Amino acid sequence: MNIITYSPAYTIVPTYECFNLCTYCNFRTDPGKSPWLRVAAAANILKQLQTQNVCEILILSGEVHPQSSRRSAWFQQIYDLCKLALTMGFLPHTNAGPLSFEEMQKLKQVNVSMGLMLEQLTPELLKTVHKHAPSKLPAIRLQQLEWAGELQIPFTTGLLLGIGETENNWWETLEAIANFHQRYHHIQEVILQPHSPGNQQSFDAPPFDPNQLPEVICKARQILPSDITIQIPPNLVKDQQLLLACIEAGARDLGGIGPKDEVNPDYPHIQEQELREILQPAGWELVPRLPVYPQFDSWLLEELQLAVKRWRKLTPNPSLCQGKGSRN
Ligand SMILES: O=c1nc2n(C[C@H](O)[C@H](O)[C@H](O)CO)c3cc(O)ccc3cc-2c(=O)[nH]1
Ligand SMILES: C[C@H]1O[C@@H](n2cnc3c(N)ncnc32)[C@H](O)[C@@H]1O
Ligand code: MET
Ligand code: SF4
Repeated sequence: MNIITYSPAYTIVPTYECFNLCTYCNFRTDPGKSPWLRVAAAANILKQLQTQNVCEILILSGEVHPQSSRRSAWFQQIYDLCKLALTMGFLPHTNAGPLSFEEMQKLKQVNVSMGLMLEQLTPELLKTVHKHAPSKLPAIRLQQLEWAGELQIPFTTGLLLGIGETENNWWETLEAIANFHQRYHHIQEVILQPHSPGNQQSFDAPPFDPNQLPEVICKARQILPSDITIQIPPNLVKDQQLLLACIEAGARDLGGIGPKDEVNPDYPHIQEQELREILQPAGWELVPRLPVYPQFDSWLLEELQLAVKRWRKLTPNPSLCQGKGSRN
């Protein structure tokens, strides 16, 4: 049977506050306007998850300005939450926006993988959706890909589709990812994320036309090296036939699935059983995976390798354990 993977995940949000104002965002609040998640409160949440088949803790955060006096407390908070999740038996994956080299180096010690979307590399968007979002400077995002490679951090990146870019911009952004991967071999997956309007955003544009997705996936499959998996979010690709068309086109992973999509709260995740029922008649088996792909296990620090080994024993799946079969 052909395999489609997903990661049983729960999202922890250190803070919704963000100094950027991406106009498509439905996540952020203004700086100082929402309390940070306390480690004790996170411990209570995680305790309840210990019996619920959750492996990945996705740490997804709004950002404090790199030059702000609150930056180090913000960073420490994220580090502490990762450490807590790890200690409680989960595998953390952090996406907290651009980090300094030293911050990345520290988070490598408490994450099995990390991520940052490139969105789109075209500078044109700095005049529109990213006009007040300094973190979305293409050069800053590319630098993160390079540092993740230098530090041997298994990395997730991707494109946000339908925010005012051109088709050529898609191929340019995908080619940039392919180039970094050829240098460092560190990209585990690329998310092709259709812009999906929510009720908080100010960007007044239609959703990305889902019928275009299979074509983008197909071309992405040609541009990206074959050891990078293409991920699509099933809650943003509503139509069942379209989801299958995306898979036929080359998508092989459905990302982190949990009780709430914090980025797109207006689009509830389709739960595992329902996904299984869509996929199985078409010949696809839905299989859970860890937030780190097997070919990267040896890059992890010893403590993390041990945690990963425990999970691989718990979910024995020969095709995934050997690092093959999850992406063909
Ligand atoms: O539920 C979501 N998970 C998101 N994830 C989670 C992701 O699916 C998993 O954490 C990875 O596949 C690792 O297992 C992201 C991870 C990244 O590194 C970068 C961007 C995203 C975006 C989302 C998202 O919009 N919604
Ligand atoms: C965490 C990631 O979520 C994506 N993201 C942010 N806002 C939206 C939206 N309205 N629709 C789809 N994806 C979004 C961005 O690509 C960001 O980097
Ligand atoms: C909702 S976005 C969360 C991650 C980070 N702020 C980014 O945009 O990259
Ligand atoms: S998308 Fe990320 S960087 Fe942009 S405003 Fe939202 S939380 Fe901040």
